[in-house]
Formats: sequence, C-alpha cells, structure tokens
Amino acid sequence: MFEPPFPPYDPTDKSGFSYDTVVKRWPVILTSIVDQLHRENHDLQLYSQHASDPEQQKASAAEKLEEGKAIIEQISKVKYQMARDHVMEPIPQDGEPHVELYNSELERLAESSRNTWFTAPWLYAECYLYRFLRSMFTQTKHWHDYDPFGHQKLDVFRKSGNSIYRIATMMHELGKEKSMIEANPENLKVFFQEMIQMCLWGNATDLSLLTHMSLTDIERLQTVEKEAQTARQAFIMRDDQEAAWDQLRTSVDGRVDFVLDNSGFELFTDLVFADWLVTYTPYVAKVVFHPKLIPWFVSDVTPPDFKQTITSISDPAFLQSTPTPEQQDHLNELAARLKQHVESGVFSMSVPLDNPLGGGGTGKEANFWTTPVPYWNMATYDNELWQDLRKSSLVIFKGDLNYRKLTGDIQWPAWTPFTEALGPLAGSFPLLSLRTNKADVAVGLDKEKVRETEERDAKWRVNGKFALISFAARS
Ligand SMILES: O=P(O)(O)OC[C@H]1O[C@](O)(CO)[C@@H](O)[C@@H]1O
Repeated sequence: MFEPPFPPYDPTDKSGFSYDTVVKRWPVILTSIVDQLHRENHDLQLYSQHASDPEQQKASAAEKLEEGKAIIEQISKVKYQMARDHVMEPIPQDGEPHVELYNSELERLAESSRNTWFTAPWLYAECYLYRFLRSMFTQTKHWHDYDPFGHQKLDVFRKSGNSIYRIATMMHELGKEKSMIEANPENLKVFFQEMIQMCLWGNATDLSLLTHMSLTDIERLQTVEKEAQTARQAFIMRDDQEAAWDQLRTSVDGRVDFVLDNSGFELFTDLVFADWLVTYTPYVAKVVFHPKLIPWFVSDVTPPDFKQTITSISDPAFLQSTPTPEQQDHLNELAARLKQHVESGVFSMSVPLDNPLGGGGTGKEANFWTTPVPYWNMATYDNELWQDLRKSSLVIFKGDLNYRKLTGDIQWPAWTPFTEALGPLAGSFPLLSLRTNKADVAVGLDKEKVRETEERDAKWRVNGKFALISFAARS
C-alpha cells in the first residue's frame, strides 16, 4: 500500500474546510433527508387511511410508513452523535459491498483514537457517511430502491433549462460547420478546449455544496457564453488541456472513459462532450460512463439517474423554461443523437443501464467508486477495473471528490507535482481531471502562482470559483 509523506485533511484543524463541513454542511444534508422522508411519510399516512383503497395496499403503505419512521430515527441519531463527536459505529452487515472494508478501517482508526466524526480523515468519514446512510435504506423492505436525494437532483435539473437549450443550440450551430471543423486538427483542438470548459464549469452545479439554490444562482453557475467562459479562464490554476489533446490524438477509434460526478446539468455537459468526441474526432469511437451504485455525495450519478437524464431531455414538458420552437428543435435533435449513441452502444455505462440501486448482485464494475480508498490503491483493491481502464485512450475524472481521491485528500504542498500526488496510479492510463475547487487539497501548482492567488482570494481552494485541469500521461 502506498504511504504518502503527509497526513490527510481532517476536521481537527478548525480553520480547514472539513471542519466547516462536519459542523454545518453534513447536518444540513441529513436534515434535508429527514424533511424529504417526512413528506413521503405524510403521503403514506394519508394513503393508508384512505377507505376506498385495497386493504392489502393500505397495509403495505402502513408498513412502509413504519420503516420510514425508523429511518428518520436512525438519521436523527447520527446527527446527534456527529454533533457530539461520538465514535462512528460499524456499518451493519447489510448484504451490500464494502462493509468489511469500512469497518476494518474504523478499527484501524480506533487504534489511534481517530474513529470519531471530528477526528477521522475527512475523506474516509464522508464516504462512510453516505455508505452508512445507504445501509439504513437497504435493510428495509420498502425503501430498498429509494434515493433520498432523487427529488433534489431532478428539481435542480429541471431548473437548468435555459443553459441546456443554449448548449443544444451551440451543438446545432456546430453541426453546420462540421466539415470545416474536421478539416483541420487545429480547429478540433480549439473545440476540444471549449468542451472541456463547458464540462469543467458544469461541475459548479453541485448539490452537496449548494443545498438551496435559486433559479438565478443555477443559471449564473451554468453560463456557457464565450464571455463568461473567458472571464473564468483567469480562475484556472493549472491547465493541461493541450497535453490531454496531444495524448488523445495518438489514438484511432479509441475509447474515452468518464468517471462521473454529478447528475443533472453536469451529466448533460459530460454527454455533450462525449457526443462531440465521437461525432467530430477520428480518435474516439466509444465512450464508457462510470456511475455510482448508491446515492452518493448527494448529487452523484447513479444508473437510474443516467437513464432518467436521457429520457428527461427528450421530454419537452420536463424542463422548467419556455424555449423558442427552434431551441426545442435543437434539443430534440441532440437528445435523439444521445439516445442513439446509447442504443447503438457507442455510449455505455460500466454497468448495465437498468442496474438497480445497490447493484442487486450485479454491477461490480462500479463498486470501487463507493469505497473510501484513494485511487493510488486501485490496482490492489480492484485490479479488474484498473486493467480495464488501462485500455482507455483517456480517462476523464470529473469533479472535486474524484480529485480528492486521486490525490488521497492529503495535505500535499500545493507545488507537489500532480504525478507525485497520484502515487502508484501515475502512468497507469492517460488521465485528465476536471475539477472546480471545493476542498483544501490542491497540487501541481507553481509556488508563485499559489502566493498570488492566496492574496487575490484566500478561499481559492474551497469556494468553487477556481478550477484545476490536470493531466497525467501513460508511462
Ligand atoms: O461534486 P463534487 O465536485 O465531487 O464535489 C463534492 C463536494 O463534496 C465535498 O466532498 C464536501 O462535502 C467537497 O469536496 C465537494 O464540495
């Protein structure tokens, strides 16, 4: 196992972002699940009392209601224990993966008295939290397939209409220039960089950070116009787009992998980028998307989300905005193309499209992503996945959590080379990480640039306004 030379971030440092998370953000996230469950329970209560419905269904609703109440109690207990820095309990044997892995790490942390909410490494504790939540649902009869963040994900996606229509129109306009774009690799490179920008800033719409967003907030974050993008260039701390492009150009009919992050708008931008890669470049013939099998960090893509995204954009009534007839045509055109890519297998997921939450005994290809394991140990923990990714022409890691796992969420000096922070994963496959900064860890930067940025905005590591585009080649 790789041992980094510095410790991981944890909330014992009260000035760090992880302390803030445990104190403020996790309680908000837990409360939002409880509120959602109360709403569901209210409906179940009404239903179970409705005289004209079949007795058997009413009994089932009453049973579900009781289970719902029990989950609320368990979540409230976690919230209570978290606030008081209690020991984190072992995850029960719930029949889903990684129980041993999480629990043995808890035991190891106990040896150094770091098995409480405020002392455990932040990366471990946060992964544990979502796995522990999953365990509460998976052990029930009626809530097994329930995603407690499902409503939130859909709601924010619905509000992303204006940006989605703009991107659809952009893709339509691009279609008119297809032969001109294809004629010159320099043109392709420019568009590759544009796509990266769109995909990068799509990562700003993250529900685990922005739990209560207005329509205006969402639209501001999702702006795709040239001007907004140019303004954001100044906030890119490291920019390896050229190197990624040079790498991609060495493949013919290759495969690109997206290790996905958030559902909704961000996933839409990933799909658009993937569509561009297979439609416009000779380098990519296939794209594989890697989802999570359980509800994860609020808004991460699960297989049901992936399916739902494709169907939602094909449904003119879904998005909360009023497009012009042309805009609707452009989106229909794009949605049909994405659907076609999925049907023909040009786009696929690493697990079957209708994989249920939790995997239902299948989907082992996605299991690794919901462990707390830093990616430098991928070859040891999931050799099959590692071998599979080695076949890829480019693996794109989306978002902040993937970046934290790539670098182990370690307190590296920010000028540590990216490849050094990747540990033994470096060189395994060509890897591009696109991340808007929402956690303290940052590497691969120039010392002077770090000093300047620190002066410009002391919160550059965590406020989501800055971004890192980092590339590591295959060795
Ligand atoms: O969706 P992303 O970009 O992976 O971000 C996940 C977020 O959750 C966190 O892990 C904190 O809860 C942050 O690192 C980040 O803000």
